[in-house]
Amino acid sequence: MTSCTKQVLAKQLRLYFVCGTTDASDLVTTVKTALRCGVTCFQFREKGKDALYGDEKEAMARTLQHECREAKVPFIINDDVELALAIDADGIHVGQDDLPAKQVRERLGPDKWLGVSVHTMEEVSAALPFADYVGIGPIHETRSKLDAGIVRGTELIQQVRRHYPLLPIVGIGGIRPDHVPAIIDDGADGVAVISAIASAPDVAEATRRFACL
Ligand SMILES: C=C1C=NC(C(F)(F)F)=NC1=N
Ligand SMILES: [Mg+2]
Repeated sequence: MTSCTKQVLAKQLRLYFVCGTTDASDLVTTVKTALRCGVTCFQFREKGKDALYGDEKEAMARTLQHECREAKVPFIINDDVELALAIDADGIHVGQDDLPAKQVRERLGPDKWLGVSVHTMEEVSAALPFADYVGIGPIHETRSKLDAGIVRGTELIQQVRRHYPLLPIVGIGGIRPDHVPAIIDDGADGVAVISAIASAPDVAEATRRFACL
């Protein structure tokens, strides 16, 4: 990826909404509202015991993909490489316990986005040849991911930024609007948000509180 496309991608990561049916009571309405109010990237992350699967999951993915296309916002799928390929998603995000980034990149090809969750400098350097961006967290206590791991603040974001000045970085985990300036100052290009938007009584207002930063 050229440094120009890295910069374009980094800007697109500014307000990265990550959501699935178990995070929001009405996922389609929530995503449409968030897209209308300033989200710059969306990830369909369908996890948990009541998560959709099979044809229902694909149908939901296609619906959300349509809304993202209308809003000109990248549509990323979490974990599910086959689904991402089947519906020609804009990219995929994988964690350390998913298919290795090298294999995902081989399946995905060079033109799709690949994001990788990382927790150590070793995981960063392993992801580097294949990933377009890295997700680092949890920065704060999170309710959205039961196996999120230890709360780490922005220590790793700062370290990764020092070693890889151009690598697109998004911070995730328990992020509220008042956290954002420090996360960006410490080297992230953007923040990924789940419950601060998905669980908000007013999704439009909650999204705007992030989007204006
Ligand atoms: C576990 C995750 C960590 N980071 C990200 C992202 F913000 F997109 F980088 N998404 C995830 N699903
Ligand atoms: Mg995963």
